[in-house]
Amino acid sequence: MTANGPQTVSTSGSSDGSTDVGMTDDPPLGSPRVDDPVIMSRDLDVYYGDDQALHGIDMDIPERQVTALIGPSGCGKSTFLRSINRMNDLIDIARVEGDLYFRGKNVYDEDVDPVALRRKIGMVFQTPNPFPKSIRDNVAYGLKVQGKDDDVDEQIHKALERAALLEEVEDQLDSSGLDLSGGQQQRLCIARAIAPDPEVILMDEPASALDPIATSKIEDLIEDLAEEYTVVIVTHNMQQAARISDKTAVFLTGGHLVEFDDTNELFENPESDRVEDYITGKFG
Ligand SMILES: Nc1ncnc2c1ncn2[C@@H]1O[C@H](COP(=O)(O)OP(=O)(O)OP(=O)(O)O)[C@@H](O)[C@H]1O
Repeated sequence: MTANGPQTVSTSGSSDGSTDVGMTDDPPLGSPRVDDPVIMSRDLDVYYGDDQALHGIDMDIPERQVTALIGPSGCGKSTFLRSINRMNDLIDIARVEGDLYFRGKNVYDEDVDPVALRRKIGMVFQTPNPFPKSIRDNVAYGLKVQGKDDDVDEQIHKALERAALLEEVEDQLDSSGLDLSGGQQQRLCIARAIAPDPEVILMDEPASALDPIATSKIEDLIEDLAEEYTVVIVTHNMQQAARISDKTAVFLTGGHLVEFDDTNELFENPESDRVEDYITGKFG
């Protein structure tokens, strides 16, 4: 695949701050054509020791849209999400085979620095996990790590505003992030993830620990963020996927991607009986 695959580009960006794009690959058979895939997986397998968690995943993830990954527990949604920014590298027994392209560069090539990759592809987790630091320092963290500490205050304000949190915390930037409500903490984590200006935000069930009102705020925020970023979200909540995503991927037990389509099409007219059974609640 690599020989005929997309052209090599730097994941840490070119000198003007942009990333070059060399996407020439065809979409997998049976998948809808995506005009601007920012992430493409091809025949991606993931193993934990001898156990195979994902089987031959082909997916084109479009730029500046929300792609939802749904499916029953243990079907590999989080594993796929983590393979996009190589978070699976942190699991000793995890092994990846196949290709995962970000803007045309295979992120598993030897010359890719996973830390640089994660600057471009940020992540928000299920349980809000602010650092035990001030709100200001939480958001500044990624900027400082990257040495982007010019106009830090301005960047902090921008990120908090972008995460729909600024109005609520403007007067308490030096208070601990841990003193915020769960929903606010999750928006703080989103502000922390977007402050270094990534291109893609991965979210692993970002609202599952939140009450309905906080969940609704996060959902609105995700839709807004997709105007600027590519968002990939794992959710157990099919209504949430239907509400906020443009594309939906359904994984089923055993780690197979069974269907990937425009969300409206997939929910209204699923191709496979198994997907129909899943989304109508017959199992899962
Ligand atoms: N760190 C790990 N070590 C060993 N096996 C793992 C690890 N993480 C996941 N697995 C296994 O890989 C498979 C897929 O798990 P994964 O967490 O990706 O599924 P999921 O669809 O996200 O599940 P859930 O919806 O319950 O979070 C499961 O069989 C799981 O037990």
